[in-house]
Amino acid sequence: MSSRAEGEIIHFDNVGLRYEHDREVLSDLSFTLFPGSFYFLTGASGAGKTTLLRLIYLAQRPSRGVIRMFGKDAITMPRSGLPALRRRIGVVFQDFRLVPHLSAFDNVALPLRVAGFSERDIAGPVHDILEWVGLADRKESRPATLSGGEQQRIAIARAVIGRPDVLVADEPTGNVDPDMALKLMRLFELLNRQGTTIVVATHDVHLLRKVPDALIMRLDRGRMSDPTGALRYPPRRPS
Ligand SMILES: Nc1ncnc2c1ncn2[C@@H]1O[C@H](COP(=O)(O)OP(=O)(O)OP(=O)(O)O)[C@@H](O)[C@H]1O
Repeated sequence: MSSRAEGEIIHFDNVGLRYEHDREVLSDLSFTLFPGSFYFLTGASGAGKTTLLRLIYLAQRPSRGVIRMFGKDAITMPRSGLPALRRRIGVVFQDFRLVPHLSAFDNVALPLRVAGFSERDIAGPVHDILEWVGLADRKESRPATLSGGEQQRIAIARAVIGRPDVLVADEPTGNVDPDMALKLMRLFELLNRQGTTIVVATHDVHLLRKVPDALIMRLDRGRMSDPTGALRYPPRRPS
């Protein structure tokens, strides 16, 4: 592996994607994401943000091109290798996607239970992370009894309980008020300072100003614009 590959976390080379026989919704995407950086993915509705995130968290395969994740070719690797890569990526959605019949605690514990951790090893980390998102006192609550902001904080706790290298968030502030949107951004910034690479898709331009150190990827009808070239070279780590 080249030293360049070691310094990258996600690399796209000439990636294109079309659904069925339609036109390409993503075209000629070539960029590199570097560890420890904070990225915003912006673009108008329909530009392809959700589709690009789905490629990044390996829920979708491209129609062409190369995608390298953590130095491994994610396109040619056997399917059996994908779960290990996916475990290194946490995902947060606009609509939270919590399991409705599970408590906040059980939602957050879910990834650890699926990974086979014992109950003894689960309780401490889940409690700590619920405390970190400010919801330790709501651990018995079902999602329907929580506000949108509270549900999103539970979803973030669930996404990061397995300590992923990358956190991907698709319009995470779309269903919360502006104050809560800021609080969620502060959580993402804290995670970023601890070394997690963050990728947040949003069409909210006000949000971009809230994280001055973030790098901005812009999609325009499926093509990436990178006027400053920030995506091609290792950016400086936020201080
Ligand atoms: N499953 C699908 N089948 C066919 N076309 C799709 C599918 N999903 C998305 N598209 C199309 O791909 C294009 C990009 O959609 P995508 O949801 O990625 O954009 P977006 O930038 O996330 O939009 P928004 O901000 O409105 O969520 C759109 O033209 C959309 O209609």
